[in-house]
Amino acid sequence: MQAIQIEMAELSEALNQHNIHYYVDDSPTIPDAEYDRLMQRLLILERENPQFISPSSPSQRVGGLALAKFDQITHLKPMLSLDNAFEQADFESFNKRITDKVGVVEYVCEPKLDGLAVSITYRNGVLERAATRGDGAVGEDITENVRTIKSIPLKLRGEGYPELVEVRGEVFMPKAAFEALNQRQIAKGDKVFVNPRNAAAGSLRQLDSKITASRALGFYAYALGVVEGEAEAMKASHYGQLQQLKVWGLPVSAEVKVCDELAKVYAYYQDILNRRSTLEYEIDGVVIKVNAIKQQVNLGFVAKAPRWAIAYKFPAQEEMTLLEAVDFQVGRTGAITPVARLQPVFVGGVTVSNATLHNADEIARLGVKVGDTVIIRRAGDVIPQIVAVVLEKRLDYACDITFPQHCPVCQSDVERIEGEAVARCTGGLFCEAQRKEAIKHFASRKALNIDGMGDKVVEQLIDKELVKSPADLFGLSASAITMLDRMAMKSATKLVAAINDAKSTTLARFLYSLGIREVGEATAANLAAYFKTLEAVRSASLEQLLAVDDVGNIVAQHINHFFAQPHNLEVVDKLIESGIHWPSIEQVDDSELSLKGQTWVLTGTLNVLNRNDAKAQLQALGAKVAGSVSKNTDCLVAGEAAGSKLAKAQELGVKVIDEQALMAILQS
Ligand SMILES: NC(=O)c1ccc[n+]([C@@H]2O[C@H](COP(=O)([O-])OP(=O)(O)OC[C@H]3O[C@@H](n4cnc5c(N)ncnc54)[C@H](O)[C@@H]3O)[C@@H](O)[C@H]2O)c1
Ligand SMILES: [Zn+2]
Repeated sequence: MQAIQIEMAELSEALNQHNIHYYVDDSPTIPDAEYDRLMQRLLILERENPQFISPSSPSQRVGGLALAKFDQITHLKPMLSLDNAFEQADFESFNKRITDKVGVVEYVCEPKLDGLAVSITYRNGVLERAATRGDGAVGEDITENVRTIKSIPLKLRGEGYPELVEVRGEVFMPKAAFEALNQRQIAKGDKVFVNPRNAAAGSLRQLDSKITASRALGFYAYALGVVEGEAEAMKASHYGQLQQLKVWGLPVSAEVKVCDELAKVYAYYQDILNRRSTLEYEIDGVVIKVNAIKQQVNLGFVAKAPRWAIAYKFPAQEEMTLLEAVDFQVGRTGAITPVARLQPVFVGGVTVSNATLHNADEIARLGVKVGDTVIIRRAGDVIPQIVAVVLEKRLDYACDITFPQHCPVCQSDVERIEGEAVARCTGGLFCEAQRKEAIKHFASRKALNIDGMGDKVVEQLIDKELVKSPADLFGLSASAITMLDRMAMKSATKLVAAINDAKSTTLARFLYSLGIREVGEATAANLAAYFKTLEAVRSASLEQLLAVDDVGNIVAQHINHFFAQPHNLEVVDKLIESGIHWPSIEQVDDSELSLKGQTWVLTGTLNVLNRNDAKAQLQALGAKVAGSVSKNTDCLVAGEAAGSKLAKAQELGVKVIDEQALMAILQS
């Protein structure tokens, strides 16, 4: 075999394989643009070497197959494919072939809906059966599924319909329904559809029509198959046929237009391309058809497509490219987002070289590795997405994507709390990426409430590098502040005064102002009431934090991680040094406490006080209350029926008092 012949055989083999993925499994593995390139290459080789064309070449046959799990339906008239035009020159040669053969023509332009073709047979006006295109001759019986599509009439409207009519059209999934379906699939942990076409095909080709019924599918009719007892008006033009279908109650796209000059065809193409992203459904081009049926008949067919129609495709919205690396970006609230660095690729009208991978869950869902070939989708203004990995192109050296342990901006620890998708930098007060948000929050009304320190001011202070952390606010001079827009000396002086005033606050506000994740006002107030001092909150263990009202496992971890970052603590220390203060929550002047430094133990039954109250009151006097007696115990309070602890105290010579003596001490 010659090299050319081998290449042709390989291309055919690959395309046939992709046809199975696409038409049979509803799960293509390469983007359409790549499929189209392979097909174009094969077509060129076949044109140059017609002697090698195989009858089983994918260029000669409609690409589907009727699956055996469905009953089969033989179309009364074959369902064909369409020839493609990718640029204006392709359309021009199509137009020339036509006018050379039949003279001047009028075209009908229609959106090329990106769904799948179905044929619906109405007998005496009643929906009898419906089929997929299959291999063009035989399709799959999907009658029950088609009946669930609300816009398809079960009975034709009006009168004068033929005894038998095959209506051809496209079943599609509107964009909004596609997004909603994928959200539901993610929530259920089910497979996500790559694009609305696959979702439509997967939803229609179901053995259980209840599943189809649950998927919002749409339908537009665009052609007729066999018609028995044809209405006279329908013989003349394609456009007339569509109008007739509309009269019978079938939905026909409102975008269908007759264009009697080439300029109008181009204008139509451009106009609908401009509006592509605002349409409710996905389209991948414009179908241009000769309007007069007589001319259509005259032109006839080639192997798998009519000569009188062409699909003038839009630029691809899906392309494939190489994922070269993954960087991690830190957002303004500390969320760490993996960003794919791509070999630049032209898709959806722009060159794309980055795409977000969202989070670790998304990476796991895609199963993507660095070095992989991936499919990028950019539809309309939506940010580019990686929708799939082209596994057949995976290289041996593709490697797993690992999340950093430390923030790439500030080196603080990265936390990922179980059950949360997002990983975060814990250096909230210090991290450069989080600076603006941290300071805005710090100065906000419910936090330190610095009058006049609005978002705009904070942004300028940071942009001009006058401030790097909340602590720097307290070192600002009025003259420095005059460097900001619209800040004269008078307002600058006022702002400095407001900053000074803010130093006098409450522990609750201060805790809230630190911007610890999920520590809102209420939680901050609970923390303050429980721990009473900043030191106690700072050094609280997870268990101690969990004892606070309203503090669950996740919040406790956020607090713990926050105070574990030396950088955060530095800022907190500086804030306190700068003079931030608050009234003590209980007047506890340590040095004057009568029991400071002593260790007490309680045992036996107390009659007046209960054990917890006694413990709390002893602690309020500075004592530590321990659970067992040792040589370090200063005093044992022995209530009624005291046992082993009393014996131990006596043995060690520890001082022992009764409840009455305790009361005397507490009340003194
Ligand atoms: N990614 C893959 O692996 C893969 C595999 C096979 C096919 N494909 C894609 O499918 C294309 C080939 O598919 P095809 O043979 O179904 O042809 P096609 O999609 O290029 O054109 C024919 C189809 O267009 C549809 N259509 C939409 N609006 C229409 C209208 N107004 N009038 C008439 N028809 C309309 C019909 O379903 C019809 O069957 C390829 O170009 C490729 O993009 C991709
Ligand atoms: Zn950081």
